[in-house]
Amino acid sequence: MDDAREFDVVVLGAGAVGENVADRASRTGLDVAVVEGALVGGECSYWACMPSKALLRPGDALAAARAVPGADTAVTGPVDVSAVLARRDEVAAHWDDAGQVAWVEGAGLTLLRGHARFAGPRRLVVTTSDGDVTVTARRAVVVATGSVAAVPAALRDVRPWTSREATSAHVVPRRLAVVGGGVVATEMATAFADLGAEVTVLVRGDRLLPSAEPFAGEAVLRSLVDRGVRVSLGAQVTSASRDDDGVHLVVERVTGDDDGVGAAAPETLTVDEVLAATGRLPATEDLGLEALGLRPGDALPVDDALAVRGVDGGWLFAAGDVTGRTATTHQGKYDARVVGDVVAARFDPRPTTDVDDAAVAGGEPLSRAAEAEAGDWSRYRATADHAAVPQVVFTRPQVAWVGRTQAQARDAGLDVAVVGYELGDLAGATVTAADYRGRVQIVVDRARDVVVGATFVGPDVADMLHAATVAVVGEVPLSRLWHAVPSYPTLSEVWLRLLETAGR
Ligand SMILES: Cc1cc2nc3c(=O)[nH]c(=O)nc-3n(C[C@H](O)[C@H](O)[C@H](O)COP(=O)(O)OP(=O)(O)OC[C@H]3O[C@@H](n4cnc5c(N)ncnc54)[C@H](O)[C@@H]3O)c2cc1C
Ligand SMILES: NC(=O)c1ccc[n+]([C@@H]2O[C@H](COP(=O)([O-])OP(=O)(O)OC[C@H]3O[C@@H](n4cnc5c(N)ncnc54)[C@H](O)[C@@H]3O)[C@@H](O)[C@H]2O)c1
Repeated sequence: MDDAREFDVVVLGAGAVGENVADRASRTGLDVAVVEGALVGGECSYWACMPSKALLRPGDALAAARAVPGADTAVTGPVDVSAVLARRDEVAAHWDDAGQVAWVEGAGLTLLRGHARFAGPRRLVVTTSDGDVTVTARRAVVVATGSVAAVPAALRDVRPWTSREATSAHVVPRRLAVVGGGVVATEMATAFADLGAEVTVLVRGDRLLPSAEPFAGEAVLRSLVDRGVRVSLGAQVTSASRDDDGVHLVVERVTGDDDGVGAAAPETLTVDEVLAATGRLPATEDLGLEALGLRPGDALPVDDALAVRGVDGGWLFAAGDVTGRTATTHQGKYDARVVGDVVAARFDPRPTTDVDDAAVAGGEPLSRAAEAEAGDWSRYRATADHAAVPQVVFTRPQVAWVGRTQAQARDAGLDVAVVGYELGDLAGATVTAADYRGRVQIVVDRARDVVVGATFVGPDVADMLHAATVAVVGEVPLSRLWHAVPSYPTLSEVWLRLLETAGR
């Protein structure tokens, strides 16, 4: 390999976000390279979204069949563990990125395999298997290096599982402790309970899914407990050790009283594996940020064009988990589309820039002038990050929300009306399951008569979320939503009931 390479644009990290940035940035003819130190496709494809959902889906399918009289009798046992793990292996492409490499190359991008570190502005050293390569970006660098699991100090010496080991496990531990109460903790507790593990969830706070409306975490907690998972709230692991009997966790109670669900601490809990599901850290520790005057380990703060704040020259951008601004693949890819278009337009190499761009079929053309004047909700600004971020948690029940919670809307100074409806009261629920339980709640900004947040809890609600996202992004007044007629008998008829409850 040459030991010096030059490109117009260099994207660091070929996760879902980096791939999308690189593809879009190349649309005006810029020469784009993407640098990847591990597998092309990143966390989501091999150790996060895809394998975790593959682990969760079989239990979900069984529960759905068991909830329907007539189908329930056909379900005669638990999930087939080895078949579930084999299917997960397929979904994770057997941790082989050949398919995604082919996509990158087919998109006309240059893939550099190696670990990148900044050596100065627009200059990088990429450590490859053939030695170091100096890479210069003539126009821009976009950092999309993602995040890594945060592991609490108390667990560091006992070789805990992170989400990587959980999602790629080939053996189901008999006893699993899950530390954390967020998205990874609730999804993995659900999956490993389905796979037959004895699961204990140790939650430092006083509820599950603290970023969601409280009723969402309560429903997930109830369901986990009903299925034999032990959930201990206000429980903090203060130390841990590992020996031939397993991992011994010392757990102390940090808040509140015994909730009646978990035992009071302090106590020692012995398990075969412990999963640290305690959040993520931006992957900037070993990126040479010091060469730019930035602090290693920090997130890269960005503006709505995804330009990194505090770096001169307008050449450095970032997107995805590394920014601390988004923490999901879908929202990271949205930011990727935005920054890809910003870079393609701002550094457009064509002599005439304000012309229709055949590469962008059917859309408004990429244009330097339009980018320079771009405002909120243009293709060049990630406006939705502030108002309409969707999140689906694939627990049982599923939890899905978008926009502001009731508390966030009030904190933002809005005069809100909160409208809720029990999904079980719908005709659509009656045909879905014998005893369907779920709830939807919308948060309405009274001044503008628009939905600013919505939360869905129940079986099969994941795909219902997008209607709410459209309503929030479109700022559709309730008076107009009234004319959006949901089909009978579906779960989406909840929109009619919510509007009736709101006084229509
Ligand atoms: C268990 C789990 C389940 C999840 N499930 C979902 C889900 O269902 N839906 C959803 O939307 N989100 C989900 N997420 C979140 C989602 O995985 C992340 O938001 C997403 O992967 C972020 O994408 P990214 O491209 O920013 O980073 P990553 O996917 O982490 O990609 C970054 C890439 O950069 C590479 N890299 C890092 N540093 C360097 C360097 N110096 N040089 C070269 N390459 C480098 C890495 O090897 C990696 O391939 C889940 C997360 C976890 C942990
Ligand atoms: N379905 C999905 O879209 C999906 C699934 C999994 C993960 N993700 C994304 O991945 C990100 C990471 O998920 P996560 O669950 O790791 O983070 P999280 O922020 O959702 O939850 C972290 C949990 O760990 C607790 N915690 C933090 N430090 C702790 C400590 N030292 N001791 C004990 N508890 C501690 C927090 O109180 C919280 O309950 C999320 O932001 C999420 O968006 C998405």
